[in-house]
Amino acid sequence: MSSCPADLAPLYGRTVVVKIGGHAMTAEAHLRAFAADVTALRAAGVRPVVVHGGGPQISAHLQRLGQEPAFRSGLRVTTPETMDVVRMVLAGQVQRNLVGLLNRHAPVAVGMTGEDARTLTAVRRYALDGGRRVDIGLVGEVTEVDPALVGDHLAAGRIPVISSIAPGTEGEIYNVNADTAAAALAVALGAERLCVLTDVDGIQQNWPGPGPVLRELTVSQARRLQPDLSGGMAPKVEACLTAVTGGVGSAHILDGRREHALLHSLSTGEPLGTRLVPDGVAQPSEGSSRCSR
Ligand SMILES: Nc1ncnc2c1ncn2[C@@H]1O[C@H](COP(=O)(O)OP(=O)(O)O)[C@@H](O)[C@H]1O
Ligand SMILES: CC(=O)N[C@@H](CCC(=O)OP(=O)(O)O)C(=O)O
Repeated sequence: MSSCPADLAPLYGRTVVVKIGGHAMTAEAHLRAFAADVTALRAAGVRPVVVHGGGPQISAHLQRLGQEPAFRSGLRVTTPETMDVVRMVLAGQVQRNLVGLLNRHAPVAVGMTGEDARTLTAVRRYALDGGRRVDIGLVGEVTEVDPALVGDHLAAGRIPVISSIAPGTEGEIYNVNADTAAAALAVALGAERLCVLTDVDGIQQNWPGPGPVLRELTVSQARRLQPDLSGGMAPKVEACLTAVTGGVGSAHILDGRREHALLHSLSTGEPLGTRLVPDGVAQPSEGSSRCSR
């Protein structure tokens, strides 16, 4: 377990959805530190729900099979054959690895996908290219969330670890962007926070040039920023907006490779990454606890 003395009292009994992206999972050491942080949250009485990505891991597997990964507007072009790989890598390799690491601390992590108890339902999502709708195959957009199974796990003290795969209404299975899935779950669960762990310390101004990280954004400011966003940051900001406008207290984009970033952002410690808050809501000034080893 982590030795971080984070003050998590304000989040006692509250649900926190933590999305960990594939780029924050490329080193085993980062994953182990992440598992320790999530376990520390639970030990402090917070109810963590983990949603994971695995884009780079899927791409690596496709390449091993001799297939070149393809993306449109940041979404993977997903043929039925690609979907088999997506499901195998996300719900197999990545989810199993996370569950195993979490269970080393306390045997309470349970893996699932949006298919289980039909937690997520999706419809086909199209990419937009110059205002044109482009068919990208079995890519889904979440239309419904049934939070009952996740709620049962939380009530039993378990840590759900969820892969971003969702069934349609006709038996088809969709590949859902993990940021999008995390936001939909955070809203449906009435979560207090959404934390999106990636490989950058938040939204950088003037990207890809050098620029400061934007530490706090209101919903209106984030919306004004959206047209200038590119790459992986676009779905993250969209997800944070969905969460905060859907009732989640705040959403954070953090560097998941930084030790204790998750605990720092949730405790009353120094602000990290970018925090997105509702318009007109004065954020309580945060205290001074520090995490250190
Ligand atoms: N304004 C920005 N600030 C920081 N990173 C940005 C920005 N715009 C795009 N990015 C890119 O977004 C990436 C994170 O998204 P992504 O690669 O999808 O990560 P993940 O696997 O965690 O979902 C960063 O590594 C960076 O290359
Ligand atoms: C439709 C779509 O693009 N799905 C993503 C799902 C995984 C994901 O979102 O992983 P990260 O969080 O690591 O980016 C993909 O196939 O890569």
